[in-house]
Amino acid sequence: MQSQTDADARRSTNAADVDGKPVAGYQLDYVTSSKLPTPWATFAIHVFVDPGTGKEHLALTLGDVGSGAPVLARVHSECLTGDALFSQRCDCGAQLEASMRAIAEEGRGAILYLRQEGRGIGLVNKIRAYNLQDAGADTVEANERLGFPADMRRYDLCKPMLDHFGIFSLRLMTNNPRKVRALERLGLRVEERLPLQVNRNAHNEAYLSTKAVKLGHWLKGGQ
Ligand SMILES: Nc1nc2c(ncn2[C@@H]2O[C@H](COP(=O)(O)OP(=O)(O)OP(=O)(O)O)[C@@H](O)[C@H]2O)c(=O)[nH]1
Repeated sequence: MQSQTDADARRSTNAADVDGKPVAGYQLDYVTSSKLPTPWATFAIHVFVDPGTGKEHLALTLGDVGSGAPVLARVHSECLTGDALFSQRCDCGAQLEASMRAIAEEGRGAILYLRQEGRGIGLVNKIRAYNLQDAGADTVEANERLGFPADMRRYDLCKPMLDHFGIFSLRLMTNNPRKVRALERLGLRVEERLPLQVNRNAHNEAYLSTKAVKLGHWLKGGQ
């Protein structure tokens, strides 16, 4: 029997803007904000809810992000294992920390924390994918063996979040060309793309190489 997570993930394949094409009027409801002290700076944390799925998405901001000047920004997809549990299988936690540090140093910036765990397949399926990777599959093959595309994320939900803050121009910290294209298709200006290569290690070496070769990520020494 399929779990709820499988059903949700497959449903969102159909609805998903897989190539980052804007879907008119993606709606997210802004709910509330508070201070979020961190080791690097006291950010403001903001919560948005997708009325269609009930999913909560978060944003962190620092400084006056709505002033018009390009905003140092990170669009980060949820990775519970990397962001919260210190997993070395990926570079996610280190990227999140590096981007928070960079924004703190600059005194101004924004992080969109999108709840698209496992490149959109959800936590249960990501662990299933890890199980297949333990047995030799790469990160793309593992998704495909589970019946999912390599990457099911959508980025059109960034638009209502960025509109809320009055942000239309970004200096984006990413190695993912698809993310840059998706944001540009939404009418956002990516003034600069800043590489975010951190924490390459023995555990994530093969994963990062696969991202470079099969998913087209800009990663030095990626092959
Ligand atoms: N399915 C699957 N998802 C993974 C795996 N490793 C990490 N992830 C997920 O991949 C996503 C990574 O998100 P981002 O940090 O935005 O990464 P990205 O697309 O590599 O782009 P940049 O980090 O901006 O270069 C998160 O949703 C993680 O949960 C894996 O082996 N399989």
